[in-house]
Amino acid sequence: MGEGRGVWPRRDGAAVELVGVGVRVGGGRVLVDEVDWRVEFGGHWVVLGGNGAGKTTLLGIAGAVRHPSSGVASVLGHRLGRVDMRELRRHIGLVAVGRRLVDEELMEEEGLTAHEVVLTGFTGTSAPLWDRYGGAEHERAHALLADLGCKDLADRPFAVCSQGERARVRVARALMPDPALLLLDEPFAGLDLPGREDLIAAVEDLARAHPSLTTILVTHHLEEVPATTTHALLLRDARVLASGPVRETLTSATLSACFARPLTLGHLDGRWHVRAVRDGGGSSGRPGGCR
Ligand SMILES: Nc1ncnc2c1ncn2[C@@H]1O[C@H](COP(=O)(O)OP(=O)(O)OP(=O)(O)O)[C@@H](O)[C@H]1O
Repeated sequence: MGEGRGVWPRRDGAAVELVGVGVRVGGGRVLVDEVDWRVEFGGHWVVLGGNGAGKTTLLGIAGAVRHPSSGVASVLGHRLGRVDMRELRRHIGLVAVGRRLVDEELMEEEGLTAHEVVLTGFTGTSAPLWDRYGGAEHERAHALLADLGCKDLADRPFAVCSQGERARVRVARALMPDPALLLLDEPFAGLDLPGREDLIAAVEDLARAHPSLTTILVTHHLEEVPATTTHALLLRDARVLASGPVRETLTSATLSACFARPLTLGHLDGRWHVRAVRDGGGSSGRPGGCR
């Protein structure tokens, strides 16, 4: 896919490589600053940080949705600014809640069905480009909905789907272009407990079934970090606070610094949990080993 267009994943480099990347907007406001980050192909990253730390902005660069204001950003081996971003995005799957990176409001206004929303993943657009979808794409969209356990939603307007249904449709949409890079921006938001656990299991299955797939997950909740996660990046005030292999990077100390309060982190059966340290130094309920 894509070779004929001259833009395809170049696996001799990194999936994402940022060197001294900054993003500034009007009034000199800094959204991310001096970010160095290398995501190898096949890595599974979680990006953590408080509200406004710059997580979505960073994902926008990794997703070839926005350019940095300074520094050098390469995605799938192609330097942003020297590549057709739309073609690059054909190899990137994006799950984004709300319309900051994908315009779901437009999809709802246009009355798209769940199947049609999944189809738009093939073109990386918020509106369907009908002449680009053949029989194979229509079939693939149905198959992905079935893989995500929601084939019955195909003809249902996306606008009336529940939060849990939408979350599944979003992941199916992101998988539509058979991406080399999958970006998940708070994919579990609004899900009930079974819905969250099922989707986490689906993400873990995906990582195991596709060893070359690279994933980057943004979440607010440590409990949502899949067991297949290999690396973590912690952001605070637009800068990288810590970055590296997940078991070394995610610690009580780094998380406490990241969220500016004393936290105790635990790890059990590959999954994480965190508690605020109460007055007196203790933390409630520590079923697993704490770090
Ligand atoms: N176009 C813009 N103009 C001005 N400020 C912006 C713009 N876009 C984002 N911001 C601000 O930049 C900061 C970083 O935004 P970003 O969405 O990357 O944070 P985040 O870490 O994803 O936050 P959250 O966890 O709340 O979603 C926020 O304070 C946001 O208000």
